[in-house]
Amino acid sequence: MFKIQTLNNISVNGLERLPRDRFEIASEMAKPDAILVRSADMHKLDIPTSVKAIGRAGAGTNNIPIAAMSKRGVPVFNAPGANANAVKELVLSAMLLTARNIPAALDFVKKLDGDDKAMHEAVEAGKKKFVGFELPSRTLGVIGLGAIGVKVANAALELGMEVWGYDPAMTVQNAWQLNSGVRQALSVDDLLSKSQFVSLHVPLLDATRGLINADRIKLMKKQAVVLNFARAPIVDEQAVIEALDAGRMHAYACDFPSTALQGHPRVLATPHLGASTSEAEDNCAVMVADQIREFLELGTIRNSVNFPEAQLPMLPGATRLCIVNQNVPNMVGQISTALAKRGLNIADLLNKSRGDLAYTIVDVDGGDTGEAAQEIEAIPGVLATRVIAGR
Ligand SMILES: NC(=O)c1ccc[n+]([C@@H]2O[C@H](COP(=O)([O-])OP(=O)(O)OC[C@H]3O[C@@H](n4cnc5c(N)ncnc54)[C@H](O)[C@@H]3O)[C@@H](O)[C@H]2O)c1
Ligand SMILES: O=C(O)CC[C@@H](O)C(=O)O
Repeated sequence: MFKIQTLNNISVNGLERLPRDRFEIASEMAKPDAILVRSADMHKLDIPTSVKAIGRAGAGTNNIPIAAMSKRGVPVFNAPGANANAVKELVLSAMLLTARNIPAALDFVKKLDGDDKAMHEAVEAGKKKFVGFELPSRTLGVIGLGAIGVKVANAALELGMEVWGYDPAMTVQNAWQLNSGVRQALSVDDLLSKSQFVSLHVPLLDATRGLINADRIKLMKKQAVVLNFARAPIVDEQAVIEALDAGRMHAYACDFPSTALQGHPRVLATPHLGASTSEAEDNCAVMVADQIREFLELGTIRNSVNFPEAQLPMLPGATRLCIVNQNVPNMVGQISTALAKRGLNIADLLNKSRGDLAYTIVDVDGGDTGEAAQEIEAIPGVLATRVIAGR
């Protein structure tokens, strides 16, 4: 029986992928084998040594101590693309709402009083304050052309906008999805100088913290709108507030309310709603629950942010050893020697690496692998070892 601890509400459709005869699931438990999480901050959490995997039911993993988990040989999984459509739709709404000054207009309507005649007169006299603009021929710059950025860029083209994108590390898979009408900016600064709307779809990293700052806002077209549905610290809030107050920026739309932004008439802030649709919650939970189940039961690695992909069909009757080690020479040699010394035959083997980590799956014909696994675990550079009994 595997024990799965949930740190946030995870969609029932996802949890159902973990059959209760093989998986115990609870929000509080001792010695969990795996943790399922959404946005809970795990950096200050004492993560038990029993944890063999962490599944993030979402895209961003900045709430998880990935480097520390890598040192422990623990894979962290996420759900790439599973909530991308939900975020795209929220970004499109924010673009339309800010272009038409809807937040301020709604506020104006809420404050109307008097009888119908008085209201009608106030509406007709007041509406000139909310004259907006249309999207066709306006320019959108998308920073980060991953699962979300590509969808936002393609949808904006469909709305008739001119779209520029910037991503120095775009994957081939995402490049295949991007409409060829999206133009390539040469740098963040190049993109900003062309854009009236700027939408951010990068992860929070040292390199992206404060990506939009006072100097960069000056490069943007006058009356620009910044859309931040990625992470709060990617934008320097104070710089944005100053630009809004100076009438340099038209609006700031973001998914991350803060005391500094609170109540600002040109800020549209949603309460971290990007992934909050039933479809996205289901997609993320199902994807990550499947990945955690396959890892615990078979050692398979799919969509990990710190481990290489590793999929090896398990041979009937074989015993499987899964070994995480530092990516240094002679590890596979030492592993096979430990098995050979005990007369254990390797029926199949997969060895993959990513950065400083390597992961090996070895299927051994029958036999008792207990002693060999102990010897492997003691090899310098081995970070974690697991034995999965054959079926
Ligand atoms: N508001 C929400 O609820 C919500 C929901 C989903 C994702 N997000 C955030 O959005 C981010 C992006 O999500 P995604 O699913 O598109 O991720 P993704 O991994 O598919 O795409 C991220 C892209 O950013 C690019 N990138 C990285 N650093 C860059 C830089 N300095 N300049 C330009 N591009 C850079 C990468 O090459 C990648 O293509 C997540 O990391 C998360 O923080 C927020
Ligand atoms: O789980 C959520 O609601 C937010 C998820 C989102 O921030 C993500 O990075 O996928």
